[in-house]
Amino acid sequence: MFKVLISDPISDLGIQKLFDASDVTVVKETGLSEDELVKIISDFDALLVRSQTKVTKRIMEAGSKLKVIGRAGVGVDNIDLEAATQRGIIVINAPDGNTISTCEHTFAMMMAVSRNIPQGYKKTISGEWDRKSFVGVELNNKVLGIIGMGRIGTEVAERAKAFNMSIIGYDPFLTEDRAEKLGIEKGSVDDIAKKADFITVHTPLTKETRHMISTEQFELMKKGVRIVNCARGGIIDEHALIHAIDQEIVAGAAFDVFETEPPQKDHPFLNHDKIIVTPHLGASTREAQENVAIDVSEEVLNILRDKPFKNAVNMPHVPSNVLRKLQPYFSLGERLGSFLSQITKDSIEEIHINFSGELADVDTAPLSRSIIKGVLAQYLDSEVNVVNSMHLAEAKGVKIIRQRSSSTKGFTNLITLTLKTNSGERTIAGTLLNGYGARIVQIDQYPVDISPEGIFIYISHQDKPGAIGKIGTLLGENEVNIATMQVGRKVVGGDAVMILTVDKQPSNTVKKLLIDTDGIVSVNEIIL
Ligand SMILES: NC(=O)c1ccc[n+]([C@@H]2O[C@H](COP(=O)([O-])OP(=O)(O)OC[C@H]3O[C@@H](n4cnc5c(N)ncnc54)[C@H](O)[C@@H]3O)[C@@H](O)[C@H]2O)c1
Ligand SMILES: O=C(O)[C@H](O)COP(=O)(O)O
Repeated sequence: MFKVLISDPISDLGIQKLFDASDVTVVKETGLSEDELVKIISDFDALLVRSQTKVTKRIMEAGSKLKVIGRAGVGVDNIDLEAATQRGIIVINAPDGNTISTCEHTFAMMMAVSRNIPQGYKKTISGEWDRKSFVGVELNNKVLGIIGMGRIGTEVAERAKAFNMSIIGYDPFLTEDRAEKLGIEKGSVDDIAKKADFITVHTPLTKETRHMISTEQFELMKKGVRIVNCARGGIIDEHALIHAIDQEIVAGAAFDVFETEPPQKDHPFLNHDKIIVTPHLGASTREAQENVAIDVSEEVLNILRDKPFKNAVNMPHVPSNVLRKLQPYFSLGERLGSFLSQITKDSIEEIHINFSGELADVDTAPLSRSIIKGVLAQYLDSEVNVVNSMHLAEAKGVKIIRQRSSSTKGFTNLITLTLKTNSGERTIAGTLLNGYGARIVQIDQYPVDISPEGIFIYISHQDKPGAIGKIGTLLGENEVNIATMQVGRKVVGGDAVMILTVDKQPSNTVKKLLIDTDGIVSVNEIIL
């Protein structure tokens, strides 16, 4: 008999399958502290949560029988995924069930902020009949900027068209082709900042998206813009938003999520007359809660019964003989993917992986997943892992081509990764050198020899006398110490690249100085 613990409020109707299962006992205990969970978790084979229960390493260590953690919702930021993976606990989520609810909440917030509904309600019930203070704006004929064109962002775009809004979307995976099919314009964050009357964000919170809307972006915005965040607190810089309202750039904001939840009583958004708030209600509809609970219950039953399942956000499963051969390559593969994705600026349309040498006769599917995880991680962060990376790439319309070849360019093994975009392609190759470990040996057409670890500055420049000196001096003057430097060029005086390993991240000011240096074409920072 399997025991399942439900530690957050999850729809009873949705989990009926679990109650009905003859091989399962369900225990519902919500609002438990970490200590309380640690005490009881050893009895359970499965744990079902929403976002309130923080599933820590300590809880997992105490859960000696724990086989699966089910998240009835999308975000798994409340679950220590690394600890789960290390302990072989499968973590699954229910990514589709609350899309519509959150999209509709976004609209509710957008309309409420455009028509001052909460403010008007508050005053009316206080006995005042004030028809002057709450003049709003229409959505009709306005420009809506959507940052994050995944499940929710796409549904928001569909509905915005019915309001006669024109839409600019930004997502690293949004191709011209898809934008055209959706009837929207593809733009950058800056384009959105400059043109939009309403801006809504629908990305996960990652190191890339944290504060992606901050002072710099607010300064580009049209006066009177309205901002909506029903995704994750922290994507929009809360302090910068208050400042932008004070400067009369932002006319109103609607937030369902906060950098810290629940927000402190003195949080500047609470009781601000231009900001309306809800307590993380995006997914809180009867339908969404039933959907996510059904999805997660079915998956938990499959896992407990050793049946196939989908939506795992962790847990690589590789036969041990294959694992032994591939183990040394996983980290190299992921780092190659991450490096190349960080220097590839356009939407990725195709991922091409070639294995050669001693890798040509092994089942490299698990290794491909690691490489693709590396490629996607900067966009999807903890949502992508070696179990779901291939599926996520394909779901985003990215074509994956895997090949084997005998040509090793003199190495005993070689992984060559190419990312194709609508504007061209970028290539990286890496190998494991006996006695020296992992090495990047090629970037685009340039042969290099780089250990894939640390902070890099990748500079494309014109091959001119003094170029290297100028960069060295600039970094030195700004206390960025260069640990290693590689240079490559096609022809004398032509295009050239410089790859520096540095001891600390260059500040934005230093990066700007580099970009403004004569002869520099582009500057990318890469962190591995
Ligand atoms: N308020 C709520 O109750 C609630 C409910 C459901 C989901 N959410 C949150 O909403 C967010 C979106 O959910 P979803 O189901 O649409 O996820 P999704 O994975 O389908 O979409 C997220 C999109 O963001 C894109 N993205 C990642 N990094 C980006 C970047 N730097 N710039 C622009 N786009 C980037 C991804 O490519 C992806 O297409 C998640 O954070 C989720 O946790 C909140
Ligand atoms: O990531 C999610 O699915 C949403 O933020 C909903 O979270 P909740 O289940 O705690 O409402």
